Amino acid sequence: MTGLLSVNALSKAYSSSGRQVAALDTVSLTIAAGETLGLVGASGSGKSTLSRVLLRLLKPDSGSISFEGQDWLALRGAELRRRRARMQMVFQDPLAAFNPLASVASVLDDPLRIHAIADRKQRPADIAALLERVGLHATLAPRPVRTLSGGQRQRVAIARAIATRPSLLVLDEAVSALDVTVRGRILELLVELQREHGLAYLFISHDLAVVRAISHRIAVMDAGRIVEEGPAADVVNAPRSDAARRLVAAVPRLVTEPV
Ligand SMILES: Nc1ncnc2c1ncn2[C@@H]1O[C@H](COP(=O)(O)OP(=O)(O)OP(=O)(O)O)[C@@H](O)[C@H]1O
Repeated sequence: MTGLLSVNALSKAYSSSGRQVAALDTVSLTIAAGETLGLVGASGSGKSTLSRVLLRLLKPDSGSISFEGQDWLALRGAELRRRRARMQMVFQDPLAAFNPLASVASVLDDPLRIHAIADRKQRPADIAALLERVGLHATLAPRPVRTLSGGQRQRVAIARAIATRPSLLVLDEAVSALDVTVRGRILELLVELQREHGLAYLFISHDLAVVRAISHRIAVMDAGRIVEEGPAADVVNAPRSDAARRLVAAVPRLVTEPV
């Protein structure tokens, strides 16, 4: 595995009613090609701020990001738009991320058109192939997104994210709103896509059990800092930081046996 993403000493403070909140405090991490880094932390620990900075939706106060060998924070204009195809995002609530009245086909058509992946004639076939790839029937294409189930919507969101042939997906609480069975199937789909396309994931969640199921390594965030990082099994079985111990304790199935 080679280095894909390298985040170095990223800091970001918000000022809120005259007070400074350090949402990110010298955060550093790396992700190799084809690897899943789980990022876990309690509410307010800074996970979403980190994902928004990575996606270039929010400017950090300091620090640097190297992605695919480029100074990611220095990219501007057309070059940034072009390179953005390679790092895509999947949010918790796909309805908030795209127009709920839009059809499945138009949600998938946008990235293919904007990033000039396929011409107008080719796009319906590409859309059908994307739907099939995420386990949805092509007959769903004309349906408004809001008429789909939560699991189907999240599959559409994943199809949209992979449409631009990215090397990294940032998944922010991407399965948190789904029931347990649907969640398991979406995790299986993500693992399959990773195997097939060598995708890397930054998998962000407050739920350590879910993160454990999919991650090669886990980083633990607390109050804007990465307080622990290591192979997934080590972080879950032998947590070293208070924050990781609290998260493990919140997952009784992982640490206790039935009596
Ligand atoms: N726009 C903002 N203005 C002021 N403070 C903010 C803003 N966004 C986030 N914060 C604060 O920054 C800190 C980190 O928030 P962030 O949303 O990144 O955490 P999180 O780990 O993603 O939490 P959650 O899991 O609840 O989404 C929190 O203290 C939060 O209150």
